[in-house]
Amino acid sequence: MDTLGLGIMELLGKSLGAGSYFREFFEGHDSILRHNWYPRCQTPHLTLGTGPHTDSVSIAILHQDDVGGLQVQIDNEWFNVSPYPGSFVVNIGETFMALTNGKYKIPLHRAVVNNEKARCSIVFFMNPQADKIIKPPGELVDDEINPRKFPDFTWGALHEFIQKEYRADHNTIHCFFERQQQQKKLKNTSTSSQ
Ligand SMILES: O=C(O)CCC(=O)C(=O)O
Ligand SMILES: [Fe+2]
Repeated sequence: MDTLGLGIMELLGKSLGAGSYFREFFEGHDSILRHNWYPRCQTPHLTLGTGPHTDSVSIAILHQDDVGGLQVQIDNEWFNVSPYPGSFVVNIGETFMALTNGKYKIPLHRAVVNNEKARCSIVFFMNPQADKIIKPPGELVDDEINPRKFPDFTWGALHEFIQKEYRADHNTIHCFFERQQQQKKLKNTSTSSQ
């Protein structure tokens, strides 16, 4: 997974004219493997296996079995991401969106269940080291057409925010920056009143 993840980073960097920036950024990455198991469900229209969310990680490399259930939202409609033998689905997450200065977008996705067959998926979530500053390469930023879309942050701080305060969706990163601003203001007020 290490070789595959870094290889994908190399390709993503090349796709944006940023050379090996992303691959080098993710050397020594801090990643997680998750196994999802969705049992058969007698009332699949009443529930979801995994509700709508985005992956806040950098990229998620997902392998699903042959049952099907992964869906992605495009223009407010849900579309099946059908299993294709021997393939992976690669999802972009918030951290990578910020690293590309918003060039790569984050897909809202979910998993539905069915009443015939249990399903499983395995996801490799590739994250940078927790304290590494997330900052796009110079090639993707300029003052006039491509100003910075997101301030500097660390994956460690975003991860803590998601775990403790907010489930990942399209608003996560904005809520995270708002919270960081509030915390900065509070800190400044308490130091100036000392
Ligand atoms: O099981 C799936 O196909 C989706 C799983 C997923 O989106 C996740 O674990 O973040
Ligand atoms: Fe996901």
